[in-house]
Amino acid sequence: MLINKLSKSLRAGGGCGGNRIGLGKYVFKCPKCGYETQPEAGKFTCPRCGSLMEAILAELPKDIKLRYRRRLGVWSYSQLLPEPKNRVTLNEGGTPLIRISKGLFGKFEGLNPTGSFKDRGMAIGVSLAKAIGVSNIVVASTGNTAASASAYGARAGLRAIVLLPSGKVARGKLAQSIIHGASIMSIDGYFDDALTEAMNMFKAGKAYSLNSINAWRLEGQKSIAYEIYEDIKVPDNVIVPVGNAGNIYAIWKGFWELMQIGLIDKVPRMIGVQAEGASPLYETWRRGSSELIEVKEPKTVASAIRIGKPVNWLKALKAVNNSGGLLVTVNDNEIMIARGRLARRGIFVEPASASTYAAYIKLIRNSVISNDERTVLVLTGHGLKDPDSVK
Ligand SMILES: Cc1ncc(COP(=O)(O)O)c(C=O)c1O
Ligand SMILES: N[C@@H](CCOP(=O)(O)O)C(=O)O
Repeated sequence: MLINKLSKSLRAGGGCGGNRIGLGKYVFKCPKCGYETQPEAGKFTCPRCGSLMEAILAELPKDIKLRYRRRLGVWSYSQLLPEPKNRVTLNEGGTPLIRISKGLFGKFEGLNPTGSFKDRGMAIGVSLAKAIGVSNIVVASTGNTAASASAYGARAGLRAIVLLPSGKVARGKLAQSIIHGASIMSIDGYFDDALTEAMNMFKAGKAYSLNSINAWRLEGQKSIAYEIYEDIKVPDNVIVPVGNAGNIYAIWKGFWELMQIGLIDKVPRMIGVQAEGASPLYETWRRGSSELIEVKEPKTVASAIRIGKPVNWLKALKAVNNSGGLLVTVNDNEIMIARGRLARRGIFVEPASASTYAAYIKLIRNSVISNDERTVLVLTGHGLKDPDSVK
């Protein structure tokens, strides 16, 4: 049998006292209906309207000094994170902010331990999984979340179950899940179908979900904003590729917290990029729809953002709207040209990450942003993960 040990806490619906596992400084707030409640480690939806809850720090420390330390990884920012007793880390984070051209910087997340930004959140999520005593973790994935869950699961002695859309995962990413010893299930269909299956396992109490429905994982990802702040304070624009839509929200939340603390006086414009063939959030934003406009069969060369039903769509729209930001689409040809241009400046990223540079080129051309402004591209994943996309 695939799953041999069910967690009692998950069977009980994830009800684990927040304080006991280091969540005491948080409240859960629904971004849709405003309902507030005590946070839990393993329950993420609003009991009133079913939306994904936001994890909000009830009180922000006033005298904080942000300083990344390699030895601590993402836990360098523990004052602003959950504080479980035992921390899992692979010394994630601390990625370089590389100057690309006048006013333009790339935050190279490909230099995380498994080659993508997912590691920042996985450190937090897997630590909490340990704290509540589960033995199985589960993710659906286009590849990077699986690679990260597999590595951090191995680090923590947990079994990682990864559900991958059949034939749609880049070779390097698949190799990572295999070598870290994950239980791999191949799902017919798209990432969105795999996520439905993974959520069924989570809801049945068979494994703890570490997809971005997990608010604690997103807490780790907000450290991207803290590190950008450490390097250059507040840029004018941050451009982020959008798939399941958690990361753009997490980065905005990081800056928003710094503003509440009083370290900065504005947040950057959050600019989300989607591929033309996989642009549910862009369409929802463009048409001002109050419901997500799903894409049934998403298509793009950028497999990491080939997602038709982003679960964090509401949170992502909040980030874009509250920052005066926008969404933009780029086509596959523009993505591959942009990737080549980055590579010829010495930076090798996977196609999804290159969509940010393609968007920058388009937005400069259309005078939406200027090179007198400071813009950060979040280069989410390393190019070595997807060697077959190099022709
Ligand atoms: C390399 C890469 N870039 C971007 C994304 C999109 O991030 P999000 O799903 O948080 O929108 C993903 C996967 O989610 C990814 O793996
Ligand atoms: N691109 C992602 C898709 C899953 O996103 P998640 O943030 O919900 O884990 C991946 O790498 O699998």
